[in-house]
Amino acid sequence: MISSERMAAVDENADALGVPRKQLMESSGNAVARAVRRVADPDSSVAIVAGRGNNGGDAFVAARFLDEYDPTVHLLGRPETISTDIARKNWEALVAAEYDARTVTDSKSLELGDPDVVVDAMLGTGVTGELREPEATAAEAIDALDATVVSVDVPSGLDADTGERADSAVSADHVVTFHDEKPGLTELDAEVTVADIGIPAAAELFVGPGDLRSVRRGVRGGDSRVFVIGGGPYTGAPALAGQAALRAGASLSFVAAPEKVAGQIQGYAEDLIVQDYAGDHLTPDQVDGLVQTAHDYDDVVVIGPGLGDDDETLEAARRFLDAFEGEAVVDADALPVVSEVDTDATLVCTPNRKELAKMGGPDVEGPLRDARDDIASFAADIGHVVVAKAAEDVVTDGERTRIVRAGTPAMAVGGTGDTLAGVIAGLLGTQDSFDAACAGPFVNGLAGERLDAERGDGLLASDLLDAIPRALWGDER
Ligand SMILES: NC(=O)C1=CN([C@@H]2O[C@H](COP(=O)(O)OP(=O)(O)OC[C@H]3O[C@@H](n4cnc5c(N)ncnc54)[C@H](O)[C@@H]3O)[C@@H](O)[C@H]2O)[C@@H](O)CC1
Ligand SMILES: [K+]
Repeated sequence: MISSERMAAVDENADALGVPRKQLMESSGNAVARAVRRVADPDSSVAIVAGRGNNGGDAFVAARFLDEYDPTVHLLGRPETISTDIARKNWEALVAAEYDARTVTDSKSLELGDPDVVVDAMLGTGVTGELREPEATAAEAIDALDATVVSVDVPSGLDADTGERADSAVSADHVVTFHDEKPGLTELDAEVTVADIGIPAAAELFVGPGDLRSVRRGVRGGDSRVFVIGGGPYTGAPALAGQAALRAGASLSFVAAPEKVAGQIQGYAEDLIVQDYAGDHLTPDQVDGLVQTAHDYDDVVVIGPGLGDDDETLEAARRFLDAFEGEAVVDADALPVVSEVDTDATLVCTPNRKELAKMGGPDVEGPLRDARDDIASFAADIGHVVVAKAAEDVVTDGERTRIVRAGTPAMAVGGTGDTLAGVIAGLLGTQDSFDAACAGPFVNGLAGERLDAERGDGLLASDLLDAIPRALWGDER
C-alpha cells in the first residue's frame, strides 16, 4: 500500500537513480494497453478519454500499444494546456503519427460514439475536489455508455488516499494502478490490477531526493524549538548540535549546560540561547526543571552530546527519559539508558556501530545494511526509531527500514554525529519521526558531499553547518 505523497517521492528517487518519469510513463501506458486487451475482443472499438495531466499522458502511450483497435483519443482541453512536458510529448507523438487524436474544448462537443471499451484517463492522483468542466460532463457521458470502463491509476474523481468520491466520479469496471496498491482503491467495486512499471526497489529502500519533498514543505510552514541537553566534559558537541538544528529549520535553539561550561558554549555561537544549571556535569537534581522546560515550550529535545558518562549523568538521563513525553533525539553517552527506561517519549536514537551494541542492539561487524533486519528487530523491541550510523546508515522504526548512502569518507571526523543529531531535531518539530530520521542523515551526508566536492579533504564538522541549508533545499532556494 502506498500513499500518493510517498509515490511521488519514490518517483523522484527513481529519477535520481537514472529511471526518469518518461520511462515510467511508457511502462504505465503499456500496462494500461495490456489491461484493455484483456477485456476487448479483437474487433472491439476503443475510446480513450484523457485529461491534461500525467494520467492522460499514460493513456497517450497506451494508444500506441493498441494499434490493432485503431483507438480514438479524446483530449479534454487544448494541447497547449497539457500540464507536463512528458505528457505533451506523448500527445504530439500521437498527432505526428496520425492517430485519431481529437481535442475537446467544449464539453458539449465530446462525441464518444458507441465504443466497447473506454479508457478513463481524465484524472489520477492529481485530482482535487469536485470535477470541473469538461471532465464532469465527460464523466457522465462515460457512465451513460454501455461500455467496459478501464480506469488509469484510479477512477477519475476518486481520491487515491482516502477513497472519497467526487459527485460525478467515474464508475470503473477495471482499474490499472501502478507500482503498489492505493488505500483509496481497497473498497472499490471494480477489478484492480497493480502493474509493475519498473520502479527499482532501490527507489524505496534508499533515501533519496524525493524523501526531502514533504520534509521541505513541513520546514517551510513550521515553527519549532530545539532544546539540547548536553555539555559538561565536552563543549563543542552541544554547540554543533544546537547550530545544526537551526540550519535545518528550527526557529530557536536552546542549550542547557552546566554553568562551568555554559559560557564557553555560548562563546562558540551567538545564535544559541544557553541556559546554565549548577555544577560541572548533569546531575539528577536538574531533571525536574529540564523536563518542565521542555514540556512547557513543546521543545524537541536532543539529549547526549558532550554529556559524558558520569554515573550521576547517566542516572539523570534515565530519569529525564522516564518523565519526558515529547520528541527527542538521543545520542552519544545517553544511548545506553534508552533500553533501561519505559518512556512515553518518541525517540530517535542515533548510535554508531559501537553505541548500537552498547545500547543492547546487534553487534555488527560488516556493513550495517547487511544486518538491517536485526537492527529493525531491535528498533521494534525498544519501540523507537533507530538511525544506525556507518558509511551507509540504516534507519528503521521496526516496520519500515531505509538505507542512507549519502556522505563521504572525509566525514569520519569528530562532530559530524553532533550535527546529525541537530539536523534530525531541527526536522522533528515539523515532521513525522521516521521521516525526520531518514531525511537527517541524507541532508547531513549531502552537506558533506558538497563540501568534499568544493574543497577536498580536511572537512570539519563545523564546516557542515554552512552547507546544511544548501543540502536540504537543493536548488529550490
Ligand atoms: N509516480 C507517479 O506518481 C506516477 C504517476 N503516473 C501517472 O500520473 C498521474 C498523476 O499525474 P498528475 O499529477 O499530472 O495529475 P492528474 O493527471 O491526475 O491531473 C492533473 C490535472 O488535472 C487538473 N485537475 C485537478 N483537479 C481537477 C478537477 N477536480 N477537475 C478537473 N481538472 C482537475 C489539474 O489542473 C491538472 O491539470 C497518476 O495518477 C498516474 O496516472 C504514472 O505515469 C506512473 C508514475
Ligand atoms: K483515471
